[in-house]
Amino acid sequence: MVCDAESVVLYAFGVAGNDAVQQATLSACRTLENMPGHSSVMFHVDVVDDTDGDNAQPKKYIGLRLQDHAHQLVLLRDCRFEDALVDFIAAVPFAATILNHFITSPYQAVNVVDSTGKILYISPTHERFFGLRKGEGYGRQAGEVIPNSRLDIVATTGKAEIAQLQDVSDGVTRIVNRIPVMRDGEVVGAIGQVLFKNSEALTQMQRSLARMKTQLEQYRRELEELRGKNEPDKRLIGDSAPMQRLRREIETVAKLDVPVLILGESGTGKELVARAIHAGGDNSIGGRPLISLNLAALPATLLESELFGYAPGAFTGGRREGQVGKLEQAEGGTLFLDEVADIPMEMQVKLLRVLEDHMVERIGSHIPRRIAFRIVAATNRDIQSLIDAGRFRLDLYYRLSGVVLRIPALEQRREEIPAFLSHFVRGFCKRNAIVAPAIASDVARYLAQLPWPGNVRQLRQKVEEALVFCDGQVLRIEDFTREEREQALIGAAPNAISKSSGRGNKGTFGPQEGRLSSGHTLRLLEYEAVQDAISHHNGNKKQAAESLGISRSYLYKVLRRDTDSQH
Ligand SMILES: Nc1ncnc2c1ncn2[C@@H]1O[C@H](COP(=O)(O)OP(=O)(O)OP(=O)(O)O)[C@@H](O)[C@H]1O
Repeated sequence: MVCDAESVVLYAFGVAGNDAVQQATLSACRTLENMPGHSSVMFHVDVVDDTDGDNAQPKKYIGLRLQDHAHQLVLLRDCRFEDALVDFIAAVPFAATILNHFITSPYQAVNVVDSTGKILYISPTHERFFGLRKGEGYGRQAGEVIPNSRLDIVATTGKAEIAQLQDVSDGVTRIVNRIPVMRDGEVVGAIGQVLFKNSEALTQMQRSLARMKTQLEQYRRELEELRGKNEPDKRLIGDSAPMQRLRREIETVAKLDVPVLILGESGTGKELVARAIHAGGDNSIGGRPLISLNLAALPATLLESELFGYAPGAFTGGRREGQVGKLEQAEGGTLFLDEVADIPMEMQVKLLRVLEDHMVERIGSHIPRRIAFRIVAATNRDIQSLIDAGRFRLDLYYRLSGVVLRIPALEQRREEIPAFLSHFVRGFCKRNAIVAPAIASDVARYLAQLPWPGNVRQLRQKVEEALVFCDGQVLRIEDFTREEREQALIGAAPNAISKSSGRGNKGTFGPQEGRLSSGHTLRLLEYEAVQDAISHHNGNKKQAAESLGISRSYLYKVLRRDTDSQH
């Protein structure tokens, strides 16, 4: 084939299509004529433009040549900023074959969506798998074409999801990667890769990990229950006006058959509220179960078997005798769904359905059973914004939120801190069979002025830690500041550290006691500035970060750093 100007249509993107470019492209095409094989070829062109004078530098373009029997279409792109791709194409004569392999490999399917989740491309392997004609899926929403697709979510959040298990069709589970595509700091789309290889090993691993997580959760709860048995007061502590109102609400809803959604920051006591609702319900059914399931961090397929259970032989790698799901375990009692906002999108429909008709069918059994249970759910996430972002179904929210109970953050009920202090001191000492120390009169005031981003949980940890190091007679402010003082000592005199070493061994700090290292002081100042800004903006962290001229993620880092250092 003769390659002349008439047979080549040149499209140049971001390239001045002048003569020099045209000539260089044509000569590249002529060279390519001699290459056997593919009808489409990628190549790179270096063009020296004479009109740029003596100092003209060659400009690099990337070219894609597509041809049929009569025409050639050459797409050119200025690729100054795409050096890795140019280098790859320049160095590897069969670069196009490699790219082609990635797209057409029978072992993996590739899908590409734009930032709105609309399909731009589905590889032939995947088209065949779904019985689609070539190009049939293009321009449609990913979820319409690919069951359980989360590519639209990844294209919205910009968060990659690697090595996830996905139900690609009935009973077929595959390993998928979903990767956002960024350009100039913006998410412009997402790529999905589905591995058409045996995913059983990974499924089994995830399954046993999930079982271990569930067991761990169960032991944690049993431990808390055992602790609770020894605690003088098992009820919710706190008598501030918002807590009194919350108690009245709990009493009312406990007797009603309505789903309850508990909202509140982490550590505010949502699980305790769920227990109180359960305990305050109809007592005629003795020993009603309270079954809890944490919905965060479990992929949809595993969550489904946790919730619904499975019949014997339903999975390779599953228990031979099958498994009773949490829904059945909760029969006659309460199912507490913790972190409910984290439930994967594809499980939301299944949960919705079971909340509507209470019919439960174990995976692989096809025999539905009606199960009576009450549902209590909780989250510390901003569920409204998840609904707005299309990540939480509105119909499921309505199903879960017959009544919404809000637990205020500890900072909004600081007056309860003295009650919490003596409650946690009593509980800790009783559990550990030690005599409770007196509490110095200024301790409660000291604790009440500290920030508590981790809420009551953080306060409890702080009190219990201080008890470990107190002298056994009196609990003092110094028992709460041990770590800061040690850090100050490390900063001031590295060789002169004399660590306190537990109950009965206090007062080992030297003359530098109370001095802070400059790094530590700076961190404290930074932390205080962040706290001030947050309270100045009524808890709005976005506005607080803007007013300080820092990013929101840095603001969280400062807050976390403090929480971490307190733990
Ligand atoms: N009002 C309260 N009275 C007594 N203890 C409380 C109260 N609120 C919280 N706690 C204690 O604080 C800790 C955290 O409580 P809980 O686990 O209920 O918080 P949560 O809101 O469910 O947290 P997360 O959102 O992180 O799961 C527990 O040890 C609990 O006993």
